[in-house]
Amino acid sequence: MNEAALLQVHGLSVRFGGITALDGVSFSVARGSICGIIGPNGAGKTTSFNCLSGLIVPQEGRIELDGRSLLGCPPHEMVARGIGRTFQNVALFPTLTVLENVLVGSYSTTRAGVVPSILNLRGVRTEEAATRETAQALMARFGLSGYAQVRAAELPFGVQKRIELARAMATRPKVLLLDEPAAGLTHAELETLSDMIVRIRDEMDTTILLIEHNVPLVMRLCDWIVAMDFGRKIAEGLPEAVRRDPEVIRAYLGAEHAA
Ligand SMILES: Nc1ncnc2c1ncn2[C@@H]1O[C@H](COP(=O)(O)OP(=O)(O)OP(=O)(O)O)[C@@H](O)[C@H]1O
Repeated sequence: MNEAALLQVHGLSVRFGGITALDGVSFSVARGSICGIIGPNGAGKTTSFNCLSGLIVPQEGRIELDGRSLLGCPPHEMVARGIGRTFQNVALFPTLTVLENVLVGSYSTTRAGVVPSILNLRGVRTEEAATRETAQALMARFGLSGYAQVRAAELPFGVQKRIELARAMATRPKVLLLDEPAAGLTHAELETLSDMIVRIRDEMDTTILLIEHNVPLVMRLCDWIVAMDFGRKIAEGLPEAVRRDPEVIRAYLGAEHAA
């Protein structure tokens, strides 16, 4: 395994009955990088993310963060170990306010947790104040301060995506997994989101792994790209090299376009 990498996946295999969703997939994500996973529908991208966030336990393979095995950890333990995540279709608590949604992320890292904080028990109040301060700072960073008391469901999709980002960052991840961050966004929202992703990496000391169908965006944003098809890694490397890779061209455009 690669000693310089923050996150390492080795020989990951997942089968659903007769379907092989992942077939011995290995890749590394360098600390401080933005790494993209691309591939056609059904390539195994989401299944990889589900393994990395503890939603699926692979039948074979290893996952290591900072040299520690994460295999078999349930989702809350993955978060505690430093894996944050956003979802393809935005998974907020629709009836909670923006502040409350971000606080849910923060509580996952406090010693007291959500129930004692809600009950306002003695001894958790100092931690509670610090948690609220962090949530407010995150809302400011992601342009959400003006919406603090607005219910998440009432806000446009582009704003909801930013709330999800703020909530994921409230868990203080070492690695942030972004599942199709650009999906459903307008051109202007996309520009804002791209800037935010770069700033998360540069200013918040967080490594980013993203799945994205918007290939021009991936090429622009990522330092390293892993390309998948039919549950296998078909290429990895610098964006320019992956863009020109015959296997990648074949997977996206069909055999007649490959050199
Ligand atoms: N829970 C499941 N049960 C059965 N098959 C599944 C399950 N989850 C995924 N699959 C199958 O595993 C394969 C990989 O799916 P996956 O969702 O990981 O692909 P993907 O690259 O994320 O695709 P997309 O870009 O469409 O989201 C597909 O053939 C899919 O149908």
